Order: sequence, then C-alpha cells, then structure tokens
Amino acid sequence: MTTFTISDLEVIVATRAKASPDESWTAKLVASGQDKAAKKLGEEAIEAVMAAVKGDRANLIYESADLLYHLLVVLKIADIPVETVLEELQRRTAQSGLSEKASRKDP
Ligand SMILES: N=c1c2ncn([C@@H]3O[C@H](COP(=O)(O)OP(=O)(O)OP(=O)(O)O)[C@@H](O)[C@H]3O)c2ncn1[C@@H]1O[C@H](COP(=O)(O)O)[C@@H](O)[C@H]1O
Repeated sequence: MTTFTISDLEVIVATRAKASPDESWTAKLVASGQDKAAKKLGEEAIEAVMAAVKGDRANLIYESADLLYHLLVVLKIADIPVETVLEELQRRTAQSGLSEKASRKDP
C-alpha cells in the first residue's frame, strides 16, 4: 500500500507551478490559464468515463490519475486548497446522498 497522498501531489503541483513552462507540464498549464486547464480537466474526465464504460480497469486507473492531477492543477489556479474540498466532503458525511438529494426536490 502506497503512502503517497493527494496532499503530497498538491505540494508537487504547487512547487512545479513555479517552474519554467519549458520544463514543466504543470507550469505550462498554469501559465496557459484556467480556461485551458479546465478544458484539459474536462478531456481527462471524458477519457476516464470512456474507460469506465468500456470496463477497461487498467485504463480507468491511468485516466483517473490524469484526472486527479489535472483537478489539482485547476484547484491551484483557482487558489482553492485541497483541504477546503476535503472539508466539504467531511461536511457531507453527516447525511446520505439520497436524503440530501430528496431535501433539494420541489414539494
Ligand atoms: N501527475 C502528473 C501528471 N499526470 C499527467 N501529466 C501530464 O499531462 C499531460 C497530458 O497531456 P495529453 O493529454 O496531451 O497527453 P496524453 O494523455 O499522453 O495524450 P492523449 O493520448 O491522452 O491525448 C502529459 O504531458 C502528462 O505527462 C502529468 N504531469 C505531471 N504530473 C505530476 O507533476 C509532477 C511535475 O511534473 P512537471 O510539472 O511536468 O515537472 C510529476 O512528477 C508528476 O508527479
């Protein structure tokens, strides 16, 4: 079992964001701006969806890694710490997804 965490990757993204765009994909994406980085995130999401639908386990793992990395780059550009997203997920543990959905439905 790996000890590598999303927080470790967040640190790497923050460090590499300051590198030269000529030597770092992270820096290149950050320099290209949120429109391009978010578009790339969408492409990676579609690739993960396609792997899931095909039942291609190996590719789903590979594309999920691409997806998580590109999400962290988008969050970095938006200046949102991963911890803030985890706090939102923690807040949601108080309720099931189904009851939350029902609470939003019109009477
Ligand atoms: N985890 C990643 C990571 N995942 C994906 N990528 C890059 O994201 C890019 C995706 O671009 P493309 O979709 O065009 O590439 P592709 O997926 O091969 O192309 P398709 O066939 O899917 O179209 C590739 O250059 C990948 O190498 C990543 N680049 C960096 N990291 C992490 O960030 C660190 C720093 O990287 P640099 O910023 O490049 O120094 C690395 O050591 C890793 O820890």
